[in-house]
Order: sequence, then C-alpha cells, then structure tokens
Amino acid sequence: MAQQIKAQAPVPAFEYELFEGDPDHLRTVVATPPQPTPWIEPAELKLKHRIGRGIFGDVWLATHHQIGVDFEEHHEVAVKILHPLDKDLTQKFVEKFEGLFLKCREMQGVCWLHGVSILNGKVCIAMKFYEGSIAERIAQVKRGKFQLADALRYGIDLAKGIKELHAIGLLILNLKPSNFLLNEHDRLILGDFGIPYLLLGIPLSSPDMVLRLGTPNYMAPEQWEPDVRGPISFETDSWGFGCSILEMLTGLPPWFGKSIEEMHESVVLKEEKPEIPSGLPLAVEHVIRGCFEYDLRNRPLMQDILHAFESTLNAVKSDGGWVGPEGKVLAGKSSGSGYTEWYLSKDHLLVGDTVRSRKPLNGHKPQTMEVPEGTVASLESDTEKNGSVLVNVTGRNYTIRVNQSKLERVTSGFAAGDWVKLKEENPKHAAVGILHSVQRDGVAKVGFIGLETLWVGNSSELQIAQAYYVGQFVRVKPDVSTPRFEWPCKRRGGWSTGRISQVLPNGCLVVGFPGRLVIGDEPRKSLADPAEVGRVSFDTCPGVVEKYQHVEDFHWAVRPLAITLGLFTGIKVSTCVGRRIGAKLKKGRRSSDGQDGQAGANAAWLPPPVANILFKEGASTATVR
Ligand SMILES: Nc1ncnc2c1ncn2[C@@H]1O[C@H](COP(=O)(O)OP(=O)(O)OP(=O)(O)O)[C@@H](O)[C@H]1O
Repeated sequence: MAQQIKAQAPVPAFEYELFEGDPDHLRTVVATPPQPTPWIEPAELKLKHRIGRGIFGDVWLATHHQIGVDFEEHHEVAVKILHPLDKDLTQKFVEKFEGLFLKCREMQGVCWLHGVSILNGKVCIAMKFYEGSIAERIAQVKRGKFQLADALRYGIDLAKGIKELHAIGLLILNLKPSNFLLNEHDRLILGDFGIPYLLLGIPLSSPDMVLRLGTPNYMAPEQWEPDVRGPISFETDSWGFGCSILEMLTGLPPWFGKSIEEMHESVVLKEEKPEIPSGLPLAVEHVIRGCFEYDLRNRPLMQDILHAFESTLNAVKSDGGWVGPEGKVLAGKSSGSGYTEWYLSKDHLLVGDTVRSRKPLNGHKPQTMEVPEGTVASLESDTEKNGSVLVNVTGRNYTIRVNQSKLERVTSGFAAGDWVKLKEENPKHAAVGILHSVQRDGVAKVGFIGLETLWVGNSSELQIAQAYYVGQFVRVKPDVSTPRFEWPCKRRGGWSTGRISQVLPNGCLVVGFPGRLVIGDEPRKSLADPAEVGRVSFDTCPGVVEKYQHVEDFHWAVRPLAITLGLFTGIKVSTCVGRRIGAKLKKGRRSSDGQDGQAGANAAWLPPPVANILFKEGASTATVR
C-alpha cells in the first residue's frame, strides 16, 4: 500500500519511487513524500459527493491533493464530516485525533488515516477509500447470511483490529457491519477507530449526536447511560462484536424491527440478550453467549474471542459446515459464585501472591473461609486455565491445594470486587465504587457512578468501604434530602425501604420495593448511590414498631394481611366479650325477674339495639351450646 511504504522508510530526497497498488488513486509520481502529519490544509481536500450518512456525520468521497516543493500527490479518500461542535471543542477533538494518528497508522486492521481538517467549522477525518463493506456484502449474499467459515474469518480480522485499538487504550463503541470495510484482499478493516470514544467528555449540541455512544442495536447495557450504569470498558466492545457476528450469521441486526425505546427496555431494563442461532460450534456459541453477559466483567476480552474463533476456523469444513469440538461441554457461570470463566481468566496467580477465598460476585463473604489469607507456594502446570495452586495458609502451619477459581489475589489489602472509596473525595463522582482490578504494582481501576469510564489511579489513594449485597434491605439515609436518583416515599411519609436486586459494576444499586404495591406505570425499581443509603435489618430496628414496619417491607401483602388479621382478631375478641356480657346480662335479667335484679338494671342504660343484640347473642350462644 502506497501510504504504508511512505510511513515505513524515509525515502531519500529526489529519489523517485513507484507506488504499488492504488493506481487510480495516485495520479502523480512523487518524490520526497512529506513527513506524515495529521493536519490537512482545508484547501487540500476537494469534496465530490456524499456516500453515506451516519449518526456522527456524513461520509463524502473526496480527493486529497498535496503539493510540496518537489512532490505532488492525489488520493481518492473518504471524508467523515462530523456534526458541528463548539469552536473550542472542535480544537480539543482535533488534538485528541492528532495524538492517535501515528499509532493508528501502524495498525494492520484499522482503516488508513490520511489526516484531519476543519471545513466550514466541522471536523473532517480523511481516510483511505475502500470499495466495499461487510454491510454491503451481507446485502449481496444469498439470504443475507454468511457461511460460517466466512463469518469466522471476518470475525478474526475484526477481533485483531479491535485488539490493536484496545492496546492503545481506545474503545470503538460503534461496532457494526457498515463500519467494517473490505480491502482489495477481502480482509476486514475497521472503518471506525473510536469516534464515539473521542467524543466522550465533549458536550454535544447537535440532537443527532445525542446517542453519541453508539448505534442502539449494537449497544451494550452500560453504553446507554455509562455514568449511571457503566463504566464502559474493553468488554463493552465485546457486546458490539457479538452483535456484529450475529448479523453476519443471520443477515439481520439484533433487535431488528424494535424502536429505540423497545431496545432500551430489552437490553437495559429486562436484561434480554440477542438470539443466538442454533447449531454453532460449541466454542463459538460459548464465547458469543459470553459477549452478552449483563455484567461487563463477566464478558470475554478480544483475545478470548480470537482464541475461540481461530481454533474453530481450523475445524470448519470448506463447505461451511463444521467439525467438532469433540463433546467438551464448556462451563458457563461457575456454580453459584456468579463468575464466568471469562471473569476468572482476567487474572492469573503467581508464586508469592497473597490470596484469600473468593467471595461470590456481589454476594456476602462466606462465614468460614477455607483460606482467610495465604500465600501461593506453587502453581500446578495447567494453572493457565482453572488449574490448582498450593497455598500456605497464614497463621496455620499447613499448605492446601485449592482450585485457582476459588481464590482472589489480594494486593495492598485490596482484591477485585471490593467496595472502595477515595481517601480524598472527588465531587465529580460517587464516593463509593467497586474495584475492577488492582495490579501488583498498585495500579487500580474503579467503577464509580458519575464516571463514564473506569477511574485509574493507585491503590494507595483508596480505602475499603462498606459493602452492599444483593438481597439486603436499604433506605435513603436521614441526612440525604435529595438523593441522586429518584426514591419512593411511604404513604405516611419518610423514605420507603427497598431490597437490592442487583449491583451494577460501578456500585450503582438496583433496588426493588417488595413492600409497595405498584399499580400502573409507576417504576418498580429505583437506582441508588450506595453512599446515600443505609442498610435496614430486623436486628438493628430499635423497637417493636420499627421491627413490624420492616416486616412490611418484605412484601406488599404483609400490611393488608396484618390489617385483616387485626380486624378478624378484633371481631373475634368483641364477639367473645359480647357473649360474656350477654350471658351476664341474661343472668341478671333472670334474677331481676325474680332473682337478684342486677342485670336488668345494667341493661337499662344500654341503647335498645345494642341491648337487643347482646341479648340475642347470649340467647343464640346458649342455644348452640
Ligand atoms: N473509508 C471508507 N471507504 C469507503 N466507504 C466508507 C468509508 N467509511 C465509511 N464508508 C461508508 O460510508 C457509509 C456511511 O458511513 P458512516 O460510518 O458515516 O455511517 P454509519 O456506519 O451508518 O454510521 P456511524 O456514523 O454510526 O458510523 C457507510 O456505508 C460506510 O460503509
């Protein structure tokens, strides 16, 4: 490729060179090609016609014309013209782009960038023009479905391209077949190098870019509101990858025919997953299923996907069918702990690591831990994947063999999954979050409400915070007058108590209210900032009334049941009392009729209907008996 030759080796001045490929695009033989700089003078770009329109702007066919002292170049390019940004922000975006330009040029699986310019105040990104895209190919093939071998082949190219961008810390966030271009060798090239990610933190005025974090059909749950349900991370692209492969295999995008609101409801609120076609090779099905885990920490990374696709491609028959894998059933979530093998494979133990028994994901620490604390003494040979390790248990004079998946690494007192807070609070995000990783050198990543991406810092800036688990009851703290998220009130005033049904990867709590009878469109669940709520438990309720009120929180039916029971008991008691009084009065009347005359005197002050009832009651009781 012409541009690659230019980037690789500096060409001596005045030495002419023939560029291979792209003969139509290069009209003039050049000498001393310029040093690659990202900035393109606006006059060097000549727009021809629009070739597409996307969420982030339009794509135009254009020519890039460069003239220097001793060289001249013409290239046919595709120019992505972004929707207008404020002037300062335009500059900010261009600077971000310039920082990435050379790194992207070294990538094999990412579209070749010509540079960036500003035309009529709009950011223009010029890139090599490619003849086709996967979206167009899907539209051309029979029934819109790729052969499995083709889907795997393109999937491998795609995973490699994504991996390259992830390696420099970029997320793509907009993976979809129209952004997968095809080069002259029928290889998939990523046409979007993370424009939504570059736009993060830039306030957007255009309503067209409100959904700036992706295209709804392909968006992961955390992508819809990353500062609330986030953070977005590398695994966010695994979801988009899974969606794109499904489209290659079925010919239809996920959630085809649904409105944006319906997709939001399916993906975010109901936690539904796109349908996976049956009959796929086990390893591929397994890894795609993993891409649709709701908690991003449970999803595979690109290298896991690549491994599954590459190993399967070898087994696929040339006619598009497939052979094997031989009967191995792959594990899903490990029993009851909530972790997938993808989560567990993100960290491997080394000899000398401090470890302790792993707690269930978002669950209570077990009462008794096999390894409260220990040191890894040695690794079994297959530790790479779910092997065992020998652990010297601290304070006890013995070594035990434990499966690696049952242990978590503790570094400077922290383990992934711990609840943490910053020693110095930052008003830009919630005070409490969840630790996603802590490296041996102390680099820590934390998900906080209010941040769209992971907080990255040193573990020395953190301290352990109170943990919250699924199943606990919580209520807004008395000193919080306006919680971050809407929270229902009791009918008699005061905050309702709810039960945690889910803990999101940034520590945001999803809380249900089993004690409230929800009628109609009222939301059934609320979100909560963990720093703003306190736990409510039967043991800590101070008095009998509070304890009873807490029982009411367990189910909305408790209250009507208690009222019914109370009424029933009341009626029963008053009936009993009535009978006794009736019997006494009757006795008294009898005596007044000739015996002692006391009851008749008592009955005289009762209003006539009551007296009648009492007497009737007494009479009937006497009859039944
Ligand atoms: N470098 C390129 N060479 C050839 N065609 C391109 C190039 N880049 C984009 N296109 C095509 O231009 C069209 C519009 O692309 P664009 O990326 O703007 O839209 P989109 O993918 O539908 O949405 P989004 O803005 O979300 O990426 C698509 O059909 C795409 O395949």
